[in-house]
Amino acid sequence: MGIKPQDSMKEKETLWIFGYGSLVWKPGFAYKRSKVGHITGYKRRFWHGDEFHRGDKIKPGRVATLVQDPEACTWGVAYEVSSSEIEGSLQYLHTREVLLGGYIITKLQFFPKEKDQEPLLALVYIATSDNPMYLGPASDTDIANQITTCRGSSGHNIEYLVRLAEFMRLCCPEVEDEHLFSIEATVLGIIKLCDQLPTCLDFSQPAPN
Ligand SMILES: N[C@@H](CCC(=O)N[C@@H](CS)C(=O)NCC(=O)O)C(=O)O
Repeated sequence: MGIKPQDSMKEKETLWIFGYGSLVWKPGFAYKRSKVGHITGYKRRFWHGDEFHRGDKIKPGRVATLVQDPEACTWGVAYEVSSSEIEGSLQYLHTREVLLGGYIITKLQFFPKEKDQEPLLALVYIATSDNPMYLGPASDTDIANQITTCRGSSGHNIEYLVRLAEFMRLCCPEVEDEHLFSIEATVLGIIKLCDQLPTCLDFSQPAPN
């Protein structure tokens, strides 16, 4: 009962993992290749609270999750993890996404951007509305105000937002993500206003006549 040559030639099972939030710019695990593309039936919303990475228990940050919407699709990155890295990657993501982030795992069909490439099944981490850290819908202004004032162990909540928006501009320039870009524009407006605050509130100068 020897090993048949084709056994050693058999392509070992790989695993695809789809990211649509911080995973698009900070996967944190080893992968052999990645593809930009989208999943269908879900929209990306900043409706999930984060008390660790981008916020704390007093001021939870707001991060991305997926919300079911049959008309919608969400763009991100799918990463192919080789068989030897699967266990380590899933352990890492279990801590980062599930234990610290409150996400659960599901599997969705991923459609690569390149038209000549076949769809593939990918693991996806989603925070559903029954999750204790779920914050749910809010106006873009309220979400922007919250993001502007939160930071956690991984950094400021603004970084999370802007890096995701940068990814979309760079890799999916043809995609209009109104929710993401509206919140980003509002945050940048708040920052600009704050930058101007010191001058207009500078009491060292005599009051205008
Ligand atoms: N599951 C989404 C969102 C992942 C996400 O943003 N998770 C947060 C946990 S709440 C995280 O890992 N943050 C790390 C960071 O903000 O640097 C994805 O596929 O990208």
